[in-house]
Amino acid sequence: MIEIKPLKAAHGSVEAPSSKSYTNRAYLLAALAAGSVRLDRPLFSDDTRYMRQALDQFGIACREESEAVIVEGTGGVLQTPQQELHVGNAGTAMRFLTTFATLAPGETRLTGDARMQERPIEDLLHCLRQMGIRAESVRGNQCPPLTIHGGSPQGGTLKLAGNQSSQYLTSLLICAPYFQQDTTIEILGDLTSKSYVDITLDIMKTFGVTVINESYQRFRIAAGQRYRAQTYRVEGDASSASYFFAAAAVTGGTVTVTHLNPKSVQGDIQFPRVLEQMGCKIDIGDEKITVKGNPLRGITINMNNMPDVVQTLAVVALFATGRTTVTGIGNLRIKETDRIQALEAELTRLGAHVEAGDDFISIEPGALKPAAIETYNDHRMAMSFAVAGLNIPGIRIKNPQCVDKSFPDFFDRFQSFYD
Ligand SMILES: O=C(O)C1=C[C@@H](OP(=O)(O)O)[C@@H](O)[C@H](O)C1
Ligand SMILES: C=C(OP(=O)(O)O)C(=O)O
Repeated sequence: MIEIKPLKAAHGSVEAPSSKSYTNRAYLLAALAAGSVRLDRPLFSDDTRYMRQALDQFGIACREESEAVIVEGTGGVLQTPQQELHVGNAGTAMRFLTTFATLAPGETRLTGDARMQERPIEDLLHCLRQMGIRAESVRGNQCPPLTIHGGSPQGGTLKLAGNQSSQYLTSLLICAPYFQQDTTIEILGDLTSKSYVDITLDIMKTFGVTVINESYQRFRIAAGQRYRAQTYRVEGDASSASYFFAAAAVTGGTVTVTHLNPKSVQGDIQFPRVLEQMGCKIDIGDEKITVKGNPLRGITINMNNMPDVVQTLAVVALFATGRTTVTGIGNLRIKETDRIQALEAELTRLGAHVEAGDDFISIEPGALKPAAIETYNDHRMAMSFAVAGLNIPGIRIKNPQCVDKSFPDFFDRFQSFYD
């Protein structure tokens, strides 16, 4: 447990860590390329470590060189892992590797931690079965552990439910060029978290593969396209940057985050714009963004495209006048924890008046008081509520090490505000 000391105003410049989403995609594209791929500045964290360990089990060699990782791509020829793959609670690793495993000839078993064993994946398995792949939830409960029987996935027309997670679609898109025939993926219902599909299409394009996106309802991928071996630099993580912007917002300070691409397709790069709607001033630089705090007012916003910064915004809402309502966030209930429930519990513990439903949360600030915050092993609970501690004396964060999932040195960088 750590205690966060209040601060008059957060000022300074902080470097964002590299992007979790880009890093875990880059590893897979590199593995499928024919030849050496140099990834400059990949993220080093639990979720990306699980991905690298899995690649090793598929027979893909990786080696570190100062801030880079060299991946020896095998052109789509994979060994079948001898041991079960363990991915902790890394959603990207579990979902992306499930389709990747279809490219290996034998049976691959995938599992994760207790929470991962409660996170659904049936919609993706159902899609793989449409190509004749045997893909099963071992306990028949739609969740990992899984067994995937790989070997020459056919492609063709696949129908995929879009409402639970965009990671299923990304998983299929990444591997589709290596299927036997052209692939068309038809999305049933509304596709959630579309900005993450943009990340997938962006990196696939950089590696030389074209996807035709028909209004996020149908995606067409021609077979026979191949990822090009190259040097690829991973950009900064916009979700991780949100905590520092929020620190400026809630304390009235001025914070610059560097190692960020302001033109990024990451949905969370728009988070400073959300703070601007609440009253902050923002300044967009070359590879940096600055937020200057100002008196904050509550807003109503659909955050379907920015699911990973909902907790950051919910904490900022504690210090705004009026109510903040966030909609379009039903799938937060199947992430590291049920994030709507976790937010409701912890914001209420701090004295806010909270209303929550299937896919929304509404926060009305109250008389705020200190508390020990439960993080439910969710990195984003720890990082978001650390921001609350800048303004409310006596906030303690339980199990702060859970930040290792995406941002292992978060508390060191947060500490720089006190120097
Ligand atoms: O594709 C990705 O890299 C991610 C997609 C999002 O998940 P959903 O599509 O399940 O919302 C996001 O929450 C997650 O942290 C990373
Ligand atoms: C939802 C998240 O992770 P994942 O789904 O990749 O486990 C996250 O990092 O907030």
